[in-house]
Amino acid sequence: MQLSIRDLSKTYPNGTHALKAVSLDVSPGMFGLLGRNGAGKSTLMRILATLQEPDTGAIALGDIDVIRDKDRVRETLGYLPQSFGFHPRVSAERLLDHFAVLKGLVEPRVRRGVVESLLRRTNLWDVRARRVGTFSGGMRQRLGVAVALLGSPRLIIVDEPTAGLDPEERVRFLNLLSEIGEGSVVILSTHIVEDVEELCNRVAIIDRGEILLEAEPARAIDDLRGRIWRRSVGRDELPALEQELSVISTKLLAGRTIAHVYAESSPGPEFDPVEPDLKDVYFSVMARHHGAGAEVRS
Ligand SMILES: Nc1ncnc2c1ncn2[C@@H]1O[C@H](COP(=O)(O)OP(=O)(O)OP(=O)(O)O)[C@@H](O)[C@H]1O
Repeated sequence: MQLSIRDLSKTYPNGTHALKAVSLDVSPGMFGLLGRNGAGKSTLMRILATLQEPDTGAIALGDIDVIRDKDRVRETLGYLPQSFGFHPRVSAERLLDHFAVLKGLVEPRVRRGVVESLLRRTNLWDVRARRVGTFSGGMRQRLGVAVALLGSPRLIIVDEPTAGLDPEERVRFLNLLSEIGEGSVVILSTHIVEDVEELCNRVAIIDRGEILLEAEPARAIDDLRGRIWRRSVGRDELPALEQELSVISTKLLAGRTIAHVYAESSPGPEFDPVEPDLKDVYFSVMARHHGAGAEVRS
C-alpha cells in the first residue's frame, strides 16, 4: 500500500502558511519527517490522520481518497499524537481493552487475545494491572503505540514520539517502532535527527511548510562525502568565518566552537575532513535553503 500526497497546502486563519504545495510518495516501511519546531510536521500529520482539512491538494492511501473518505482511512489508521491524555486511575489493560471496543473488537475472547498480544509486544504485560497515572514517560509512549496498533493499521503516524524520554526509554521505544515498520506505512515525525538516522529508510526534510529534500538517508550522506570540513574556532572568530565560508552548523565542545563547513574542496590547512552524518545532511540542506549566515546551532 502506497501513500501519495500531492500539492497539499494549508494556511491557518491567522495567515500562517503551514504547508506549501507538499508532495510526497511514501512506501511501506519507516519514513522520517524531519523538521524543527513550527516547520509544519504536526499540521501534515493531523491532515493525514483526518483530523484537519487542507485548503488544497490530494492524498491517496492505496485506493482510498484520504480527504474525502475519512471513515475508510480511520479503519486502517494508527495515530500516536504529540501529546495525549489517558485516564490516570485506569489500568493499562483496561484502557487498552476500552480502546479495542471502540475499534470494533466486540467479541470478548478475540479482544482479550489482541490486548494480551499488544501488551506483550510493547513490553507492558508485567505492568498491565498498574494504573496508567503511575507510568513513566516511556511506558506511556509504549501504551500509546499499543493503542495505535489496535486493528492492525496499514498507516501508522507517530508525531514527535521521543521528546521527553530518557536515553534508555528512547532506545526501547525506537526498537519497538522498528519492529512494527514491516508491511505498514509508518511515518515518524520528529526534530531529532538521530531518531531518523537509526530507523528510517526514507527521510523528508520540511521547513516553513516546504519539503526541502526527500531521500534515502544513506544515499544523502554518501552525496556529502568529501564536502564537510571541521574547524575549532574562538567565538570572536566565527563571524569572519561565516562571511567567508558556508558554515552549516556550530556546536560548543569544551569551551571552543566547532564549526562544520560545506565546501567542494578543503577550505584550508586548519580544517579537518569530516565523515558526514545525517545531521550534516540536515544542516547543509537548511543552510542552502536559507542562504549564508543561517547556520543552525546543534
Ligand atoms: N491552529 C493554528 N492556528 C494558527 N497557526 C497554527 C496553528 N497550528 C499551527 N500553527 C502554526 O503553523 C506552523 C506549523 O505548525 P506545526 O505545529 O504544524 O509545526 P511542527 O513542525 O509540528 O512544530 P511543533 O513540533 O512545534 O508542533 C507554525 O508556525 C505554527 O505556529
